[in-house]
Amino acid sequence: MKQITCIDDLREIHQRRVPKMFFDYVDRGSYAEETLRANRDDFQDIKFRQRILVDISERDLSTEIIGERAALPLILAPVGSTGMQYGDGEIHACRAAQAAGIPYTLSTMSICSLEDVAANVEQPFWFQLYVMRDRGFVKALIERAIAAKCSALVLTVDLQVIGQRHQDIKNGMSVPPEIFRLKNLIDIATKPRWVKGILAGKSRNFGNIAGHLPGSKDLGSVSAWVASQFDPSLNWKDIDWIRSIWPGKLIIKGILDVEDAALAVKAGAEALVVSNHGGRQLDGAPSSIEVLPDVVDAVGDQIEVMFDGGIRSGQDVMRALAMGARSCMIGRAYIYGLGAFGGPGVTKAIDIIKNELSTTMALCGVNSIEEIDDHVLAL
Ligand SMILES: Cc1cc2nc3c(=O)[nH]c(=O)nc-3n(C[C@H](O)[C@H](O)[C@H](O)COP(=O)(O)O)c2cc1C
Ligand SMILES: CCCCCCC(=O)C(=O)O
Repeated sequence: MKQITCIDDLREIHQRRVPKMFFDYVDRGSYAEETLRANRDDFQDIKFRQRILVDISERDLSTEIIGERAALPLILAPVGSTGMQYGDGEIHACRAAQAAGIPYTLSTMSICSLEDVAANVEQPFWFQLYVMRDRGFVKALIERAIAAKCSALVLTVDLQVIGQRHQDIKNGMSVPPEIFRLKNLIDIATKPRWVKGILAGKSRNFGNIAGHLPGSKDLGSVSAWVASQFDPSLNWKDIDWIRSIWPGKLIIKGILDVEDAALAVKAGAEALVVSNHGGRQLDGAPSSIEVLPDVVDAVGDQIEVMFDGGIRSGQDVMRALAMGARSCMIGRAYIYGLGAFGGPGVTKAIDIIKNELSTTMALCGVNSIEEIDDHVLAL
């Protein structure tokens, strides 16, 4: 892996090794992909102040994330179907995160179930919740997360309906995926390493939501399935209901608006994630980094502000921290590593970002995460 020096290198190998329908599912965004592009482009407008002759020999990248020590201000974001990128992908990703000393978030839409992951990793992980129409099922899902000793619940609030991803429709990325379509079969036949990995994995279907999936003869579009299963009536009052079942830390993911940020504070969440779902939902929404400073100004110290969207480097993490985030989630950056090399690829992605962050801190004359604020920016 010596030749792999940046996240883009991992992306390139992921693209070569994983069938197109699954690579595109990760890589692409909704509709015209304006927000997907803005997430990346807007980072590039944020410039650093280079500082010199500061003793930066003792840099410490560790920090606290919702009251727990973490080796880095980084979290692996929930990513549905991770186990289709690489066999047992969720277990490999969770192990890599724990070895690196950072939290891992398991999606409701994971391939490996809560129980599978819990049985195969050493430490607690976070669980991301989608609220489905069947509230009895949602209650049971939260109870399973409690039984699996999950240490935080990440409630995703920006996907009551799904933003259309044109490429997924063209590729037959339905629920379940149309792998037996001729074009997909031919593509899969050229990816033997991927097939071997998937066949070696424990699960090949969404492990948390058995009983809520269509039969294999009943292929539906992702949007039709989401419309049939996800609860469009979800609203702020439901937070109390979730709180009545979940006793632990609650993180609200998918905030882009200052009024919603204030409501998340009122709802008593421990943290919120400024996120536009990686440009996969409301196309035309601002980039996450554009709205971050306003959200931070609006909530002050009343709630911990996390950030995601477009992070592909340690420089991007530094920019988000400088604009007020306390920690950052990464989605595609670690999935590219997973698709390319399995668990070691996730470790590589984390290491790349860590080393870039460390060097960026040094060149900005900063020794600790707590020191990072807008003084490192050339405003
Ligand atoms: C393939 C894929 C699947 C995702 N699935 C979920 C999910 O199941 N739940 C969720 O809350 N967010 C999901 N997200 C959004 C991520 O958690 C995160 O917000 C986003 O990836 C951040 O943008 P980035 O990929 O540019 O880092 C998904 C993102 C991707 C790329
Ligand atoms: C295959 C069903 C996808 C549900 C949503 C998963 C997600 O959050 C995303 O793709 O983004």
